[in-house]
Amino acid sequence: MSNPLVRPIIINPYARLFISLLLFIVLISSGLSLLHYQFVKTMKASTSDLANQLINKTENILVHSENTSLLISDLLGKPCTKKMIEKMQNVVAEGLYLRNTSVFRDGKIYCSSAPEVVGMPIRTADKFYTRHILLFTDRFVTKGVPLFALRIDRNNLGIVTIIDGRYVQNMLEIMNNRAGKLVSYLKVGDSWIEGSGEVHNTILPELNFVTSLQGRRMPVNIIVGVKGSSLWKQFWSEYWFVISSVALASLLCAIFIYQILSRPYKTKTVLRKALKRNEFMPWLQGVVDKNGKICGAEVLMRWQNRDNKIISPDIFIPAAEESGLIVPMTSSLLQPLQHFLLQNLEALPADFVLSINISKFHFQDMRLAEECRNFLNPFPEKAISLCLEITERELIEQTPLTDELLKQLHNMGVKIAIDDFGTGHASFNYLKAFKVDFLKIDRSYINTIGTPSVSASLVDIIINMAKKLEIDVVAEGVENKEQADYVIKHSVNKLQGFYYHKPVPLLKFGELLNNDL
Ligand SMILES: Nc1nc2c(ncn2[C@@H]2O[C@H](COP(=O)(O)O[C@H]3[C@@H](O)[C@H](n4cnc5c(=O)[nH]c(N)nc54)O[C@@H]3COP(=O)(O)O)[C@@H](O)[C@H]2O)c(=O)[nH]1
Repeated sequence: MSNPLVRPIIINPYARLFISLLLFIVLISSGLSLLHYQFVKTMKASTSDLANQLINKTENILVHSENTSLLISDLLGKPCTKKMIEKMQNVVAEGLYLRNTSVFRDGKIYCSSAPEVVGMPIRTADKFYTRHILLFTDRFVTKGVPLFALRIDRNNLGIVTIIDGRYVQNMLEIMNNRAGKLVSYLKVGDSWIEGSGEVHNTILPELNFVTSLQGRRMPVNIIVGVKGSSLWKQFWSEYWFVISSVALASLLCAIFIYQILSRPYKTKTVLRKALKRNEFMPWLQGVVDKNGKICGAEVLMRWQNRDNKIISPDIFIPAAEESGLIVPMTSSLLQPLQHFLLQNLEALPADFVLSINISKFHFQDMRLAEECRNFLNPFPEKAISLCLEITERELIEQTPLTDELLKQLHNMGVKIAIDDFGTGHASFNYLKAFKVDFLKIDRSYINTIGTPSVSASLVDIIINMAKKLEIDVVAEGVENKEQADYVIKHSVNKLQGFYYHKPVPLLKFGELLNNDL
């Protein structure tokens, strides 16, 4: 049988595994959620930061270009002279990003810094986003290069300026590279470009953590985000070390908790829990007179644990004494005993003595007198006697407290027995000081009766000594007729042992009492 004092905190290994696994899942998921929250926050901040920079820089390029092209607004409607062409070329040279600038009338260019475009029709205003700006791909001079066209209308006249989109394209590319994981697009109407410079007219690719900013000075849009497919890759590449650490820490925690749950409770905790659950119960072993009739009983504690197993006191009494819990454990027996005896009062023989084992720690506590008083209180006078057994192996030190305790106990008629007599070192003085009423001869001596052992003669010596001291003798551990006859012949009037009765639960002892009537 496994030691009942060694009890893991959680007995079932599957329950331990389940709890540890649950803990692992809770820890890792909360750790990852926190990291993910941090990741999302950082990404949102990054996209917003990049979008702000891009929209500012893009608008600067476009506004600067527009302002430059407005320098020729005074030429509008004037005939296209050499001087005018030179002025337009100067403006283009000064404007950092300009490819060319032209003036048009009734939808046709009539003068330009690039004379080869004179006479060409320009796209109608509704083809321009907000009738003002257009993003398109150059198909003539620098094929594939993105261009912006800025259109300024003055009745049937106007200026159209072509801006080289490579500045914006390069900026998008540089910024994307700098931010690493982010992609950004510049959108004008339905057209958009990215770092590669290709102008698209399709729907924008799906992005995460999108920041979309509308220009305040120009009708353009900057969209920055993270491509959906690379989201988890991104998360891993940014946080792989922290993720691994969180996973490892969660695993270690779960293993640690599994080990904690597998660890046994401290003995004291096991006993305290058992006491709380009222698992300690009194059993009674009958003490008989020389005719074999029950004249008393010894209370012997039993532990009926959660598995309904009856555990012998030999296993738990030493631990109970060591932990000091023996005192409340003994006290817990008194109430059920009192209840039982009151219920069986009629069946109790006259001068019934109930003996209970008291540890030496209990004898250092004045509450013992109070407990005995409360125990005896409801019984009619002389219905029962209470006897406290103290073992000879653990002699009680005589102090003013024990003197006072004994005085109070004697005053209320409580008797004192020295248990296991012969195994310790009780002196005559000790027996006198404690006003001992009974000596219980240890069963190891009774066992020697009928054998040639020297211990057998010790039985006679103890009996004679007790007679001289006028102390009653109880023979313990009587197991056969020979032993019983021997002690009875030597005037021992109280006998206890398996020959007569074994310790039994209260209910069973009640039956014994009634049979004995
Ligand atoms: N402080 C407390 N100690 C207690 C209490 N209850 C019991 N104990 C002590 O535990 C030891 C073992 O007790 P237990 O297993 O109950 O054994 C008792 C009897 O069953 C046994 N006995 C009685 N007759 C015979 C017999 O004929 N043969 C045989 N082999 N054994 C027999 O002896 C034990 C009673 O011993 P004792 O108390 O010395 O009279 C034991 O030391 C108990 O004292 C408790 O509540 N508090």
